[in-house]
Amino acid sequence: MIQLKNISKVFDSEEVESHVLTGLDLSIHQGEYISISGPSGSGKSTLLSILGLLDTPTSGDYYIDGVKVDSLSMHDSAKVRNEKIGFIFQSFNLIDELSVLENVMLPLKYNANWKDKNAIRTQAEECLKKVGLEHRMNHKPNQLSGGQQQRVGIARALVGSPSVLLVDEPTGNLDSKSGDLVLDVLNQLHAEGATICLVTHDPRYADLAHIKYKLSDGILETA
Ligand SMILES: Nc1ncnc2c1ncn2[C@@H]1O[C@H](COP(=O)(O)OP(=O)(O)OP(=O)(O)O)[C@@H](O)[C@H]1O
Repeated sequence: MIQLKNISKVFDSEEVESHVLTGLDLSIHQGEYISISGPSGSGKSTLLSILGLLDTPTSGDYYIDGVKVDSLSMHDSAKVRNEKIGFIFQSFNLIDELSVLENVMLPLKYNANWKDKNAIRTQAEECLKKVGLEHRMNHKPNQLSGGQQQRVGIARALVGSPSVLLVDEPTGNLDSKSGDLVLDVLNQLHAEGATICLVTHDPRYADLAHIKYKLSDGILETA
């Protein structure tokens, strides 16, 4: 379970102080599918960076599975990030020199809970099956369509069995048909028990989530 309590974020530069998030509370329970939408500049990426432990809040508390994670050292936050959080980005961020299978195996090579190479391989193969790409495992990412690359990104996010999938505009680089397919995969994963936090501009996709929030001027409201 993910819990943000009274989170604020202020960016302080020499000339201006920007209050981007103000007193934000958010709980994501296991198995929930939530969406966060909002206009450009409303703080969606900032919120996602805090949720993903890529940035720290100026004040407030953040708990993952009951553990306070808002003020961990870089080393500890990297460990929590690797074990508890799966990221799916707009730009797929795959490594072109590695095969599809190797891309999906990669996060487990840095995960202390996974030491056995065969087990890592089997887990990565399972995740590629879940996204319907078992027949493309030995391809390189640039031999796949955009939609297929995004599904590899989803398999890579799933491989460590994270507590939550943080999904940032997953269809931004895709045509609508491939985008719809990617969203179908997310729906399927949710049906199988995944916890999903989707950030999107697209109201059509935001509506697919079961709990919908709107972020406006740093304030989160139920949509
Ligand atoms: N490192 C930073 N320093 C100063 N201000 C920042 C920084 N990062 C973000 N901001 C400001 O915070 C506000 C929210 O930005 P953020 O990127 O979170 O919005 P967003 O909702 O994700 O926008 P978009 O949909 O366009 O990506 C903006 O006004 C932005 O200028």
